[in-house]
Amino acid sequence: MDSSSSSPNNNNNHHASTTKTNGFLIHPKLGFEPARSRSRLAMASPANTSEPKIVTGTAGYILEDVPHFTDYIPNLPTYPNPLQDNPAYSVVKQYFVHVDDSVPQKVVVHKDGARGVHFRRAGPRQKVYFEADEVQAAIVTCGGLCPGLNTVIRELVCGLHHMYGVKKVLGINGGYRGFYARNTITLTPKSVNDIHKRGGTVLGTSRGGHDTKKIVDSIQDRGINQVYIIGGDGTQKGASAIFEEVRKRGLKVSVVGIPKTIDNDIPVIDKSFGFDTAVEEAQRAINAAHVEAESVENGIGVVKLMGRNSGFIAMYATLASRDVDCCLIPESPFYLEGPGGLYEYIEKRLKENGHMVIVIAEGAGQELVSESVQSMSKQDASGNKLFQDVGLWISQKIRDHFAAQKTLPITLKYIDPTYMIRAIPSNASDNVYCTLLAQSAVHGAMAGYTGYTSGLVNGRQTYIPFYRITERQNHVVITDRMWARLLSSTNQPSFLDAKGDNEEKEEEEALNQLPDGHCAKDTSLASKEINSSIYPTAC
Ligand SMILES: Nc1ncnc2c1ncn2[C@@H]1O[C@H](COP(=O)(O)OP(=O)(O)OP(=O)(O)O)[C@@H](O)[C@H]1O
Ligand SMILES: O=P(O)(O)OC[C@H]1O[C@](O)(CO)[C@@H](O)[C@@H]1O
Ligand SMILES: [Mg+2]
Repeated sequence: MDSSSSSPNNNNNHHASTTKTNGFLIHPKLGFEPARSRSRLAMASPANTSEPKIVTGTAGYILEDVPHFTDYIPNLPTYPNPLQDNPAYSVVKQYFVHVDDSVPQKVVVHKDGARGVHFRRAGPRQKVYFEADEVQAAIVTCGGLCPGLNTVIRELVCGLHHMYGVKKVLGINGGYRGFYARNTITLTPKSVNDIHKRGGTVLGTSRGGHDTKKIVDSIQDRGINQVYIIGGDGTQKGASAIFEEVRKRGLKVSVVGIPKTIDNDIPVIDKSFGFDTAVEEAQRAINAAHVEAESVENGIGVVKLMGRNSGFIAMYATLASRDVDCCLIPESPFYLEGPGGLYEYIEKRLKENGHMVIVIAEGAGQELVSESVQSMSKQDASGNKLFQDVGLWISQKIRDHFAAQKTLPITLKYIDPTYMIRAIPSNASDNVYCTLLAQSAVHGAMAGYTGYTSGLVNGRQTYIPFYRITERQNHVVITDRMWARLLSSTNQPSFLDAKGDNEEKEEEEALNQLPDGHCAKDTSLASKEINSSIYPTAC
């Protein structure tokens, strides 16, 4: 046993340069400690509350760091990372992540611009805070399904087992409420061996049922000391609440989030796992709609895709397909009647081309639907607003409009593949992505980090503090170049000049523009937009 260090940053292989370390300053406004003095401060004040850990450096460098056990538990022993004796890894040069490694949120910079926000780089550390026998890990999946859930579960189990010799891994059955209301499932490399070939989650999932105290009681009762929580924006809020309670109770329990959302609405990260698979699967529905539409006179194919508040699947599926004539998303309000409206555009496309395909995200045009259909304003068990079926609604409106007009008889086919695109297994690239996410999550927990979401930022695995993940949702920015690319690919109207409120919207967007053209509301999207290797449709 090596108990020589209680600092997460102690790394005998890679000494941080003194100048650089000294370059760290206490944040002038917030007064957070530099990373190196973290354990000392924690010992002096073990009950300090969980506040953002922000480290500043020269040239406008900011590290938004993640919590560590040593922030609130003094004198913890550390152990050499078993990976150093693992034949597979010991040949890798500089396998352990350098203590000062961080990943910039913004990769496009100006000569004199500030270096900006960074996140801690994920990966194995030389010292770990758990012995293999001591670990009792738990994995839970919450919220809607998403391709790749089983791959993440598999790789967490295998990563813990093969890299760190951890044998005790529990699956929590049926989402958050499973902690206190359901049985657990023992997970071994053997039992999870084939699960990545199946859609869904072998653990089951649910909405609602988050009771922080009961969950943390159950964590304590079961002796769980690493919790891996896979889920979307709601789930990450729940994970953050669990972390705060764990910290309040002074428990040595790593609380780790793994972002999952088919809607791609989680901010900061490049994209969520399963998103590429979903976009690919959506092509099948779009192709079918196109074949149906072009086979008849004035054929219209309507495809509804998922996307509650964010239209990413619809946007990328449209850009990938090139058969789509109109893409409607929640972020871009549209209207039906009059000049520049949808009916006028449909008529024009049918006269030019004889057929057309419309892709609509489930959250698009909800204000129009509620105007004509009595709104139910119901919520699901997690408090998410339940939407009317906009695909059915718009199909009927288009049919009614052209039937009343009598001049252009149309044939419309409506395809709703929404659940089909999220219930399938992940494709090859998502499988690799899930593997890296899971392994990064495990390395962080073993190294004593906690209260973080493991995520890809500009192509690098990072640890992101929960508050950055939960503070807002990621949306398509319609004043961004990606939406312009879509408009130029479909030739659809922008719907921007009809109602007075669009001018207001444009003004608001302009106010949110940072000097370098990134949107203050959505800097992650700006970084996505420039990271064209991740988004194959960028051109
Ligand atoms: N603010 C919150 N605080 C604590 N728990 C929450 C919060 N919001 C949601 N949860 C819990 O997180 C779980 C999942 O939330 P939700 O159903 O919104 O799905 P999600 O994680 O956002 O995934 P997706 O939207 O991709 O399906 C639920 O069990 C819910 O009770
Ligand atoms: O029917 P469920 O399971 O609530 O899921 C539907 C919702 O899940 C999501 O796919 C997010 O996971 C949304 O796009 C959609 O509104
Ligand atoms: Mg959600």
